[in-house]
Amino acid sequence: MAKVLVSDSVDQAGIDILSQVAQVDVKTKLSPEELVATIPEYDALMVRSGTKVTEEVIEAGNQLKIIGRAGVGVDNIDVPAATRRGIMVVNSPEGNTIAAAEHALAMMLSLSRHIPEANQSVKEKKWERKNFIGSEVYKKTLGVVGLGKIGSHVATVARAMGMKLLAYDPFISAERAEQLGCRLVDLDIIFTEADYITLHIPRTPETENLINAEALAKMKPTTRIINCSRGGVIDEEALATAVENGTIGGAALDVFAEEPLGESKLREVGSNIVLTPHLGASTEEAQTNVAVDVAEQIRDVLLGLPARSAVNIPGLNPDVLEQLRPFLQLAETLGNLVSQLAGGRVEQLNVRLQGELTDSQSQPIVIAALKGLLSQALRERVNYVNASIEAKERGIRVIETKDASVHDYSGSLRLEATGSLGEHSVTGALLSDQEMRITNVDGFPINVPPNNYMLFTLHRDMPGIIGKIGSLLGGFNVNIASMQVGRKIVRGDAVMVLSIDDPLPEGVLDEIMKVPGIRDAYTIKL
Ligand SMILES: NC(=O)C1=CN([C@@H]2O[C@H](COP(=O)(O)OP(=O)(O)OC[C@H]3O[C@@H](n4cnc5c(N)ncnc54)[C@H](O)[C@@H]3O)[C@@H](O)[C@H]2O)C=CC1
Ligand SMILES: O=C(O)C(=O)COP(=O)(O)O
Repeated sequence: MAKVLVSDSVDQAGIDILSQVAQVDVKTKLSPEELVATIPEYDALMVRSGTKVTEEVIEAGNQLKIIGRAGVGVDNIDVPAATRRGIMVVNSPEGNTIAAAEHALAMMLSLSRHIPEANQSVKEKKWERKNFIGSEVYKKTLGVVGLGKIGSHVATVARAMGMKLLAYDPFISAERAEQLGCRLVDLDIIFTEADYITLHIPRTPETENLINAEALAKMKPTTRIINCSRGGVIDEEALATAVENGTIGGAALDVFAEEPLGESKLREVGSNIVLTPHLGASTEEAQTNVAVDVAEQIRDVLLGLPARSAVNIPGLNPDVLEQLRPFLQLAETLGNLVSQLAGGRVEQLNVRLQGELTDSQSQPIVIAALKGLLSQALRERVNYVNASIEAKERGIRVIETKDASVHDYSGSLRLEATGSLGEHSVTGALLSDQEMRITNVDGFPINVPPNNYMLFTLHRDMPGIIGKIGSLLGGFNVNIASMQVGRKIVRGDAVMVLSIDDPLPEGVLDEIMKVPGIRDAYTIKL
């Protein structure tokens, strides 16, 4: 039975799903050393933001197939390291959108109405109404930095509260911003004009310290900043100073450069600062959503099914996958076949989508072909996650082409491998019942289904040669399931394709090569 380690606290609904297919161990608060020591026996790891899934953890996890992040941000996971090791990383891109957006809105309102300080004061048996005069958000300008899923929901609600909206997001169109009632502007306009600035961006090299002393200096003394996205996008020291000195009106932070927050000047600022311990996603609803979403994906992957939100398999969303699945299988089979025909090191793979297949997304098909191509060398180590990287590291040049003018079957796929031992090509197609056919080998038309064990020969088309091969195999007790010859011209060169029931015994290939007229022979295992 597969084993799943859950190393941060996740909703029971997720554990229940995982338990259908695996032994689930919940071990939270493991030290980095304990995690490294524990991970080797597990097939899957499920985390939230607490566990740091470093390269060391990934290297130690030699059984790991999938890492599930019950949430959005995967910055606590070394995704490139996982990709190199062929480990899928999945998340829940939408499960906590509403929770995080509502937390940002709650932070904005608590800041503008001094709710935390007022609450504290009442609890201290005071009644200080004059000290806590707030300001309304109605008709104020909100600058939304990052107009993705969470930023969009914040914008929608803020608009309903009568706020004027500015937005900055270099990857969003002005039309989309307009739909949300936002004016798309440069960051500097937000810094100078906004009364409230809310951040909904990932932490990337571009967003690191986006709000620094220089940016803070441009803001109005009443501007309030809300950050429920990621720590590190604000220079915390500069922010604390700005709030303390009244350069800006206040700040509400849910996330920090270092979590848990250690020694920090932020704590020392007496008023106009609200701090929460990364609670954006902490609602019952969001926790159920993300746990179920990610547990289902881990379960599916452990059962050999695709995941719907893989972070490190580009272009493979479930709909595309479902539609392309038979072609992915075909691409993998052809990749495996052409690598065996090529024999040596492959330097270039040309993947050509033909006929109706040209309407399909080529990227997943290319990945599948590479997976097949590399499966001889890497066996089960290669998968959809790392096939492209492994190919790149081996210096395999990949060329994608589309040719809509070819009209065989309902679309076909041609792979051409150029390598140290020459050039080979194979073409395959799917019949109407989705059955695979190899339709061309090295330019010779054939029509055979792929088989576990196959023998391909290149020979001169002359009388008697087929019989000789047949009786030679018979002599070695090799049973032929089917045989076909493809040729371009009579008595020219031809290929013979035999499907055989068992692997070819040792030495038979050498005997075949001795048959007069045989130019080449290849045994294939698919
Ligand atoms: N506090 C919490 O508990 C939670 C925090 N988050 C975090 O909130 C952030 C936003 O999440 P979603 O809206 O779901 O992600 P999203 O991917 O839907 O949106 C992020 C947006 O940021 C934009 N962006 C990227 N680089 C940018 C830049 N340099 N300047 C401006 N915009 C930029 C992107 O174009 C995108 O539209 C993420 O960092 C996520 O990890 C998410 C959920 C809970
Ligand atoms: O989903 C995200 O990106 C979050 O930041 C939520 O983090 P959490 O799962 O609550 O530790």
